Amino acid sequence: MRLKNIQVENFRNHHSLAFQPEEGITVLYGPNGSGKTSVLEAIHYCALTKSLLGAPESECLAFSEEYFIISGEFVSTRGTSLSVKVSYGKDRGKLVQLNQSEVKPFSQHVGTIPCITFSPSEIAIVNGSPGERRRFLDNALSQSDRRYLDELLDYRRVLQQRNALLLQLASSSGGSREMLDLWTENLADLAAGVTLRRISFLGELSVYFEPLQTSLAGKGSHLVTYRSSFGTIDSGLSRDELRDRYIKRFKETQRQELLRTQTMSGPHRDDLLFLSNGREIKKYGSQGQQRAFLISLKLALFRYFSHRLPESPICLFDDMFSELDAERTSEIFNILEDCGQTILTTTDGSLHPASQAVSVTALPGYRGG
Ligand SMILES: Nc1ncnc2c1ncn2[C@@H]1O[C@H](COP(=O)(O)OP(=O)(O)OP(=O)(O)O)[C@@H](O)[C@H]1O
Repeated sequence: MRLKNIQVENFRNHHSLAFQPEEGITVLYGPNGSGKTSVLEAIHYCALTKSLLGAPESECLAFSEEYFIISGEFVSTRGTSLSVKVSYGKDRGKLVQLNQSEVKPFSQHVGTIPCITFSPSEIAIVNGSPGERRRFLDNALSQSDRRYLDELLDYRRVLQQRNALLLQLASSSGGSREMLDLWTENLADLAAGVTLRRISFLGELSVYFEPLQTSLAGKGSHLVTYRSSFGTIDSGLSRDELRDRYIKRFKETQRQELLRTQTMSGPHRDDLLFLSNGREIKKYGSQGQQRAFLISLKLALFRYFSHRLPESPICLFDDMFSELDAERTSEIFNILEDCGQTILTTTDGSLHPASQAVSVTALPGYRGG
C-alpha cells in the first residue's frame, strides 16, 4: 500500500495542508510544535480510523473550528486506487468513507490500509503496564487477522456480560448460577481462541524479531514470550484443552470472583515478557536499549505483515531516532531501505542524506505551529 497524497482541513494546527510523500523513505522535518506528528496522526486516521496518539476527535479538531476533514488517496500493490475520507463535526461525530461509501462499524476498515507506527509514547509497550503490551498485540493481530478481531470483540462482550452477572449475583439483585455457568463456558472457549492465536502470532513474530534485535543490540538471546494466567502455555495445546483449563480455573476462583465481582483470569489479564540475555528489558534496559527493543519489535511487525498480508504496510515513525547513537541510527536506516513506504519525522532534516527530506513548514497550505 502506498499513500499518494493527503489533505487535511482544521486538523490540529493545520487549517489546510497537503502532503505528497515519496514511495520509499520520506523524512518530514521541522521545529518542535510545527505539526509533523499531526501529519502522521492524520495518515493514521485514514488507516485505522483513530488518532495515532489515542486522542479523541475533539482534541484533534483545530481550536475554534466546528469540523475537520482528512482526505487520503492510496494505491494498492495491484495498482487499485483507494480514497479514504475521515470527517468529524462537533454535532455529528465521526464519519469514515472508503471510495465514497460509508464504513460502519469502523472496525470493518481495519486491515484495509495496514500500517506500522512508532511514537515515543509507545515506549510504554516495553516499560509500561501489561495493558500496553496487550494493546500492542491486539492492534497487530487485528490488522492481520480479521477472525482474531471478531473473536476478541466477542470475548470483550462476553466478559462484560459475565462481570455484570457476577455483580448481580454478589448483590443478590438477579441472575442465576446456571446462567453464570453458561457465560463461563462461553468465555472460556473465546479465551482459549484468543490466547492460542496470540501465542502462535508471537512465535511467528519472533522469527523476524530475533535477527533484527541482534543487529541493533548485538549478539545474545532476545526473547518475546507470552505470559498467561497459567504461566507459559505449550504451543501444542488444543483449543478444547485450553478451554477446559479455563473452565477449571474459573470454577476454582468463583468465590473470589463473586467477592470482587470481576473475572480474574483470561486474555484481558495476560502479559508479554521481553527478555534480553535472560533479563527483563523493562527492569534492566537503558532508555536507548528499550527504544531499540521497541524499534526491533515494530520492524519485525513490518516483516511479518509484509509476508502475511497481500498489501505491504505503510510505516509511520514519529521521532524514532532521538536517544539512539549514530551506529544504531544508521543500522535502522539500512533496514528501512526494505520497508516500503516509510514516513518519519524528525527535527533534523539532514538525518539521512540519501532520503527525501521535506520540511513541514514548506508544505502547501502550511500556516504555522
Ligand atoms: N486541537 C488543536 N488545535 C490547534 N493546534 C493544536 C491542537 N492540538 C495541538 N495543537 C498544536 O499543534 C502543534 C502541532 O504539534 P505536533 O506534535 O504535530 O508538532 P511536532 O512538529 O511533531 O512537534 P515535536 O517535534 O515537538 O514532536 C503544536 O504546536 C500544538 O500545540
